[in-house]
Parts: sequence; structure tokens; C-alpha cells
Amino acid sequence: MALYRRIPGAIAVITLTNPPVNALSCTVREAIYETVKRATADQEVKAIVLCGANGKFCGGADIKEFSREMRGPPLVPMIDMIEESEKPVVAVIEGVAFGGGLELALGCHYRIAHSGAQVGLTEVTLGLLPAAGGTQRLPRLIGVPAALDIITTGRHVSAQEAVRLGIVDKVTDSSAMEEAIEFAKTVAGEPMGPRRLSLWTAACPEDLDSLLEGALVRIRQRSRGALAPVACVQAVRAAASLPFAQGMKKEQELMAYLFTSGQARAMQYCFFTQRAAARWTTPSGASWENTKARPVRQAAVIGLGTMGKGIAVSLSRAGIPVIAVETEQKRLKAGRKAVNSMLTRESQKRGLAEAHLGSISFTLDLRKLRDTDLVIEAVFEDMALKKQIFSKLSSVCRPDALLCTNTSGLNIDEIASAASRPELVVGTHFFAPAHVMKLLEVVCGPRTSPVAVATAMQLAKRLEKIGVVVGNCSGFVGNRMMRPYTEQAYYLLEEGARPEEVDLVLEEFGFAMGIFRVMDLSGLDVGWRSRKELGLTGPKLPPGTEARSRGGKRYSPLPDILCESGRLGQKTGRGWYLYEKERVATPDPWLQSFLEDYRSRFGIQSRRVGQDEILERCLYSLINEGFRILQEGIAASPEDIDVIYVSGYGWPRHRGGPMFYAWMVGLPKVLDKLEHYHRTHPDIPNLAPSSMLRKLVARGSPPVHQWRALIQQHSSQL
Ligand SMILES: CCC[C@H](O)CC(=O)SCCNC(=O)CCNC(=O)[C@H](O)C(C)(C)COP(=O)([O-])OP(=O)([O-])OC[C@H]1O[C@@H](n2cnc3c(N)ncnc32)[C@H](O)[C@@H]1OP(=O)([O-])[O-]
Repeated sequence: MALYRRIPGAIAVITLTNPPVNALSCTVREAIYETVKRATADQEVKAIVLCGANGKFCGGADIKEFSREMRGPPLVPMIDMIEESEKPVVAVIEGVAFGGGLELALGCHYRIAHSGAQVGLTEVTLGLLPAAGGTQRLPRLIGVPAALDIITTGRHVSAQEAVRLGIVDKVTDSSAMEEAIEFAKTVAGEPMGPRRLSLWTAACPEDLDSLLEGALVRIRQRSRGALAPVACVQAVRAAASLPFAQGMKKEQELMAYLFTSGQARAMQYCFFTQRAAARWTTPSGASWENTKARPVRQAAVIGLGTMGKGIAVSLSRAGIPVIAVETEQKRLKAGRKAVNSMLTRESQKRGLAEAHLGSISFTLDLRKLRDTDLVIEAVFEDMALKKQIFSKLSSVCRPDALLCTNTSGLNIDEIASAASRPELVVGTHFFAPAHVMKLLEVVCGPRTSPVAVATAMQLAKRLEKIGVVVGNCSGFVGNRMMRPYTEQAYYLLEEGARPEEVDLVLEEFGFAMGIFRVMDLSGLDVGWRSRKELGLTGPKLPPGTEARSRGGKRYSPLPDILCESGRLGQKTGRGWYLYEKERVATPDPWLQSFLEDYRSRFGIQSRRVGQDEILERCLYSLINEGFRILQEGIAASPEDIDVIYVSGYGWPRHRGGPMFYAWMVGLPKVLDKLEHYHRTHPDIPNLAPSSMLRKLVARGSPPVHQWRALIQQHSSQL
């Protein structure tokens, strides 16, 4: 709702009151209408101050209402009414003014912000565009180039930048409310015509076309296939070239198109699922609500390789003092140098004062960890080494210290077996670079206690990461699902496709990089090492094993052969592609003839593989593994899987995540296609549809939020 009060000095104060973010729900809109009308009609009122309760101006339209039938007064005429008021309306921006919240403020005649506030037209991150006049008023206020950037990226703009750009009129370190009230008194009685943005013309550069074209190129690079940013560009073009009323018409048309595109639904699903992941539960009844996390006042990181360095920086950035441990002086020195320069860059980039960073001390002595609350071991993926460390930690650390292992797929239970307190051992799977990537898989072994989960999840929050609780299995959720996806890509090459064809299809789907480019970037030896560990190749492979078969199932030795010939990806200048210029992937004629020889050696009839087949085999095999993961209770819900894929694996946000995508495509179609591909390739086990998928289809393909109830009937590993 919106509260109305009159204060001395002939000022009416209207306060938006809708916790937690004062979203513009139907009730709030009704109340704004009513209170603004009351203030404009009241002869005693000379000026109006509009603010939000609890130090937040407004988080925009109520996103929950987007999935329901529209009720109550619309935003556009409401904001027009405010702008048309003869009495000055001053917006007090504290906390946030995002989306419709900023659009509401742009309808006001003046904007006064607190120095800690942030503003932004964030709609594009929800698959929409600012459709309450934002695309038309902001370019008129700050010019087309700056508005184009803010609208197409949805980025958060600090109060300092906002005043520099002219979005707000004044910024104050003290009370923005008091400042606004005093200011309102000074402008009471002045004509408001010049303050109405709808009457302004947008300052437009001469080379408008090249500015807009440049924005479209950046959008294609950043979020290929996403409709909303492209619509934003079209709306800003309208602001630059059309009168306000026609621009508003264009804005509404574009919004109607986006609203029904499916992408908006997917991105709003991502918004809510990302927040829901923090509300973890386990079948034993433990949950975020009933389990208290242990405080983490001091942490330690063991191993200063790529992951350890990033983790140490993340902890320090969150203000947690860290002890970093290495085994040799040389590595310790190199680690210290790298961590310190990463921290300097970070604090410059984020404007963090050194005082806000947690101190980092470096040592070779494990005994220094005596008082730490939490240790994150981040050494190589070597089970024997990890067990040795956990055994040592058991004798060194306090009995209540949480022991975390950063592994991308090793068995947490086996690692925990080496510790004297297996209930306090938890997997923390960070993603590289660990100080940048948002995802943290929190892996529970069968003995992990609720308090260990709660503490790891609380840590994720402090590190500004998205923690998702998953069960223990090889590869956990994310990497386990990657395996069939990657394997399909190899099989497609065997059958006749080229790496660049596969990558193009995946990039057009929306991945920033196709799978072969990704492998070249991260190094082909990563997978090679783990296949050697598993005995799929290398010295552990039993003599006489057929080249293209393991355990009676199809196997592609292609990546092993590349590694054996020294093609490890970008770092060796060649992998699936050739890198003559650093990082620029070009198709390699050598690979093409190598593939031809390979096919003829194994009697494979090369064929033209269609784009649909490439997409369906890669994605549906990944999705199928997702259903198996649900069936086994490794993930608590399809939403958790989707959060993992969107925040850790580059799955395009506008496609919602693999499980949501499967539902959007239609579960019967996914099942049908998997059956078809399994029939044509019976030796590929991942293509056999999972029983969970069959069950959901049999139950009429219920929407994703209803799957959890069905899944809970299965056994859970969490
Ligand atoms: C006609 C067109 C009009 C217009 O152009 C369209 C729009 O305005 S589109 C909108 C444009 N606006 C945006 O894009 C802003 C979206 N919001 C945000 O970016 C962040 O929530 C914000 C920065 C505001 C606060 O961050 P924080 O302090 O870390 O807190 P938090 O993030 O954890 O949220 C707390 C709780 O509030 C919930 N909730 C939040 N916002 C909304 C909402 N608008 N609605 C409903 N609910 C919302 C959120 O789900 C969560 O619920 P729960 O049940 O506790 O999980």
C-alpha cells in the first residue's frame, strides 16, 4: 500500500509500504493513485514527497504478478498522472530504485538520492524492457548513449554515477528524506512544465545508426539469441526518433511481444529459483529454517593453485581472515604474489578499502590452523593426497572446525572417511575462476551433518555466491550432466560432423562457447587425466580392450588420441581448433583429414549430421542425466539443477535451465526424440530415456514446480 501524511510546510508525504522491496503490486498502484489524487486535490498541499518504507524506494513492478491475470490500475497512466501534477513531486531514492521503481521516479519532477542508493532499469534481466515509460524518459533525461547502455545491460548504477549522468538531481550522505522535504518547499509554486521529461527531446548523437549497431553487436556477443536486449535497442531508437506518444506506443508493442515470448518466463523463473536455492532441505527434516550455521571468523585454504588462490581472494573480499597453506617455499612465494596482486585488482575494481578485506597470512605450517573455524582444502584432484590432508587436519584443527574439500567430482564420503569427524566434512565445489564464478555446489556425503550444510550455505552467501546443496556421486550434478553432453559431441564427430558445426549449433542456442571451444580453453588434459584415473585410457586400460568400446558401451577415443599427440587446446596452440593467433580458434584442416582417416580406420560411414540432431543429441542426453539425478535424489529439485546450469555452466538464462527448457520444449517430445536416438544408437547408454522422464510424461507433463512432490517419493541422497 502507500501511506499518506501531511507534514508542516504544506508537504504531503506518500510512503510506499510493501515489504521487502516495496514492489508495485496491484494494491500499491491503487494506493498511489488514491494518495496522489488526494495530495493534488488538497488546497493546503503545495508539494509532494514520494518515498519508500524501510530505506528502500522501490524494487519495480511485482514480478509475481506477471504470471497472473493483470488486475488493478496500470503503471503507465499512473506515472503520467504524477508527471502531469501541477504541484512538484520529489522522489526520495534510498536503497534501490529498479525497473518500474526508477520509472516511477522518472515520472516525478525531481529525484534526490542517498549516497548508498542504486538505480537501474533492470527489466532486461527478466526478459522484458522498461515498459512504464523508462525507454522513453531515460534517453530524454541523460541522452541516448548513456540510456542505451543502462537499458540494454540492466546494470545497477550507483548514486554517484546517477548524479553525474543526471538521473538524480542531488545525492546526500545524510537523510535524503529531510533533504527532499526542504527541497520540495523551495520549488513549491514553480511551474512544472520544464520538469516533465515527456516534453523533452532526447539528445542524440549524429551517428545514431552506428551507436545502435554497436550495441547489437555487443548483445550478440554477450547473450546470443536473447530477445529482450534487442527490443531495448529498438525502443531506444524510438525514443531518439519519435515523439513521446509514438515512442510509448512502440514501447508497449515491444513489451507485448516480449511478454509472450517464453524467454521472459524463463528469466523470471531464473530470478525466483536462484533465490529459492538458499532454502535448502534434506529428507531427514533438516533445513535452512531449523539449522543454525556456525560462525566463521577465521578460515584457511590449503593449496595455492588456480582454485586455492581464487578461494582465498573470495574469502578475503568477504572480510574473512584467511590462512593460506602451501607445501613448499617456492609455491608459497608464488601464491602470495599472485593472491596479493589479485586482491589489489579486486579492491581497485570494486572500490573496496583495504580495511574491508580479510587479512591473508601465508604459511607452510599446518599447525597454524589450530584456531580456524573452517578449512577449504583445494589441492589436486588426487584421492590419496586429499585423504592424507584430511587425516592431518583431524589432529590439528579444533574438533568443531568444518572441513571442506574443493573437488569437482571425487567421492566426499571416501574423503570424509579419513577424518575423525566425518559429519563435519562437506564438499565445496567452486568454479574457476573461483573469485568470479557465482556457483558453489555444496556436496553432502551420507554422513555430513545439517550444521555442516548450513555453515557451507551461509559461507556461500557471505562470498556473494549461489550455493546449491547436492548429493554425493561422481561429478555431483553439474559435471555429471556434462559427461553425456560431451560424449555426444565426440560421437557426432565420429559420425561425420565437424567441431565448428557442433559449436555453431550450441552457440546459436545461446551458449557463449560451443563445447569444443570450451574444451580447448580449459585444456583437453583435464578430461584426459580423469579418464586415465578411471582406467578408460592410459596404462590402467586392460590390454586388448577394443578401441571404441568400454564395458560393452560405446566409447570415443578421439580426445585421448588428440592428447597423446600433444594437442591439449589453446595452451599448445592446437586442440579441436588451431590457434595461430592467441585465442582465435580457426578450423584445422589437419583435424578434418585426421577425422576422415579415423572414420575409414573404424569403418564408419561418414554422413551429413543435421543441426537438429546435433542440438537434440547434445542437450537431451544432458537433460536425460538430469532426470536420472532427480530420480536418485542427488538434486532436491529440477530448480536446483537449473540454477547450477545457469550460474555455473553458461546455460543461456533466457532458456531457463535444462530442466525448464525440457518442459518448454515438451516432455513428450524429449522422450520421443531420446527413444528415437536410442533406437538408432543402442550402444550409447545415456540415450535410453530415464524412468523419471517416462513417469512425468505418463502424469501429463506437469509444470516444473510440481516435480518435487513426485521426486520425493524416490530415495534421496541428500
Ligand atoms: C509495465 C512494466 C513495468 C516495469 O518496467 C517492469 C518491472 O519493473 S520488472 C521488475 C524490475 N525490478 C527488478 O528487476 C528488481 C528485482 N529485484 C532485485 O534485483 C533484488 O530483489 C533487490 C536488489 C531489489 C533486493 O535484493 P536483496 O536485498 O538481495 O533481496 P532479494 O533479491 O533476496 O529479494 C527479497 C525478496 O523480494 C522478492 N522480490 C524482489 N524484487 C521483487 C519484485 N520486483 N517483485 C516481486 N518480488 C520481488 C524476492 O523474490 C525475494 O523474495 P523471497 O520470497 O524472500 O525469496
